[in-house]
Amino acid sequence: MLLTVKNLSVSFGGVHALNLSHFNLLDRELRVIIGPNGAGKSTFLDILCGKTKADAGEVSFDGHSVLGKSEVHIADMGIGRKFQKPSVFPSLTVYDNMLLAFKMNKGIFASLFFKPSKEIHDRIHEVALKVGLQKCLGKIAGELSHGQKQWLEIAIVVLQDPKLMLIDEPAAGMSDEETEKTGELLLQLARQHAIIVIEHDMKFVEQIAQDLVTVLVRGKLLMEGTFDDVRNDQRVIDSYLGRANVQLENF
Ligand SMILES: Nc1ncnc2c1ncn2[C@@H]1O[C@H](COP(=O)(O)OP(=O)(O)OP(=O)(O)O)[C@@H](O)[C@H]1O
Repeated sequence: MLLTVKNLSVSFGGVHALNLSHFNLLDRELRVIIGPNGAGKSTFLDILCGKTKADAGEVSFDGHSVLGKSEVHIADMGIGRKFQKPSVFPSLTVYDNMLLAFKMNKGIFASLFFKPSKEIHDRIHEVALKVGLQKCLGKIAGELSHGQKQWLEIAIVVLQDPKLMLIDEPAAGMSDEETEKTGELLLQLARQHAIIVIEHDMKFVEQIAQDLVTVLVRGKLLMEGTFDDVRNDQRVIDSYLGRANVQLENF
């Protein structure tokens, strides 16, 4: 097991945001987490990457405890996070954004003496090819389409070569074509990395849910199962799929 979570809880001002009895993830598993707004999905990823401190529980990643560690330490352990909000530098080229990500990974001190080597250049090209941005390396990031910006964000996480990637709503705001490409990209990345994806778009979930889907409701685990198990579960329909916020077009 790559990730094992037990009795993980966190409250904000007395309100339970997360009360997760258990969650297990295999190496190179692609897990989708769904659930209504406020279910605790982002909070869960925030705890896994060290952005939010848990009140109680256990999180073991690759045999090491995660809770109490800093974000930098957790990134070094092999957990990479892509947030929903874009965080690329719009005035830099795609290449320079990726180069900067490389420098940041190496730490501020090392980056002062950092010279791009052929190895780094090759790695940037390799990752750009993977995410479909090989022809855009010289382009200013601010001029990319919304989908391309998201792929650049994913590329920046891939550059860290994390064992586990945490990805928050990658398809939000994308065209149908971009969404489908993103799904293909995630399925391809799952051959080398474990991935946890939070998503509301059920058509996209259907495309990428080759393994288990986890349903959270009000901070708790409602159920885990295949896409079809989840789609046909009356509790999931009542608490989530029947609601207006779920993107069910063409579904
Ligand atoms: N920093 C915070 N301070 C106070 N309350 C918070 C904080 N972060 C999350 N919450 C609360 O915790 C609960 C879980 O929120 P969270 O954002 O994890 O849900 P979510 O499932 O990701 O929802 P969405 O689908 O809308 O993104 C909500 O009630 C939210 O208001």
